[in-house]
Amino acid sequence: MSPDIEVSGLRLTYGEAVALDGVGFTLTGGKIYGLLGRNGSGKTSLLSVLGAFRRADAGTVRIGGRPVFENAAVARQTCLIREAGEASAIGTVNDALYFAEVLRSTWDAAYAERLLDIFEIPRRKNVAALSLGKRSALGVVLGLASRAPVTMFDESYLGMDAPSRYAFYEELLADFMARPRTVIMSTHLIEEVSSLFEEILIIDRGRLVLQEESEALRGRGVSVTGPEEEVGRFVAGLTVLGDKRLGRTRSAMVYGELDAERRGKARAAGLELGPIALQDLFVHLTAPKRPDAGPGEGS
Ligand SMILES: Nc1ncnc2c1ncn2[C@@H]1O[C@H](COP(=O)(O)OP(=O)(O)OP(=O)(O)O)[C@@H](O)[C@H]1O
Repeated sequence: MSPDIEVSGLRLTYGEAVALDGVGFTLTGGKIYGLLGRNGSGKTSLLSVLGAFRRADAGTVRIGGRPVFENAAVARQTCLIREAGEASAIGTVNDALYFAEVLRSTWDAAYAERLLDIFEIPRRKNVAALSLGKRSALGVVLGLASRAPVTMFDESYLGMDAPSRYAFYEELLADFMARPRTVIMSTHLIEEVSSLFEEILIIDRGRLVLQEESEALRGRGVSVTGPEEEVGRFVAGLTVLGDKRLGRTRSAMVYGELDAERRGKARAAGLELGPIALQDLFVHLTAPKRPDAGPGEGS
């Protein structure tokens, strides 16, 4: 059973800088969550508090109903893999695996070995001497093989090439299906991983602006494709996030759901409706607010 995570009123500051400002949410155990936010929005800060690496100035984090901070039994249920390089003081790759095994009752040594082969990580090499991509891949190995009930990856793919990243996503999904647990992954590579996420959280300037199932979030936007003039007429008055044009064909990305009547009108006008990229919605939901910005964003 994966424990639920309950977060309430989290506030974290670094001197004058407010990294988290009243963040609260509940995560049901046993899902893969995507944590999205622009640079400096507070993702690392949030994961650090969830993983008991940092104490918040205010608020609570409960995992399985128990506070996470200074609670070794609860903290051991979590595994936070931070950006590459943090394991560099550990010694060799074999040493890193040894410490992980000592620390975690859920550690799966055979799986770790298999993952080392997949990512072609040399076992005897010093972690500090690994390339950035290999250090990240080692982080991925440590996170996956931890089999921790709450496993968190904080942009753990830094420097990993595309084949390695896709191997990571594939392994994560396969292992998650076999052994469901709670996974939280922060990322900027939204389109690459979005199909993994069952639910998405977006934070912006230290505040949670959205928590929604991926499918529902995708439903918040629609692409409208067809002859330029028809599309122009159809989207007049709607919030258009972006456009693509090929010759006289235009594809406009519209924010907001279209009701049955509008959908009917689109079909009657020979327009094609389709999904829009999560990345575009994300950019829209976290864009710096302009004085003339449209209504209804971010909640
Ligand atoms: N050690 C620190 N000292 C001072 N300010 C910090 C420190 N760590 C983070 N901050 C500030 O806290 C805010 C949140 O930073 P955080 O690293 O959590 O964001 P992030 O979403 O993980 O960013 P990124 O995507 O760039 O990694 C930022 O304004 C950042 O400048």
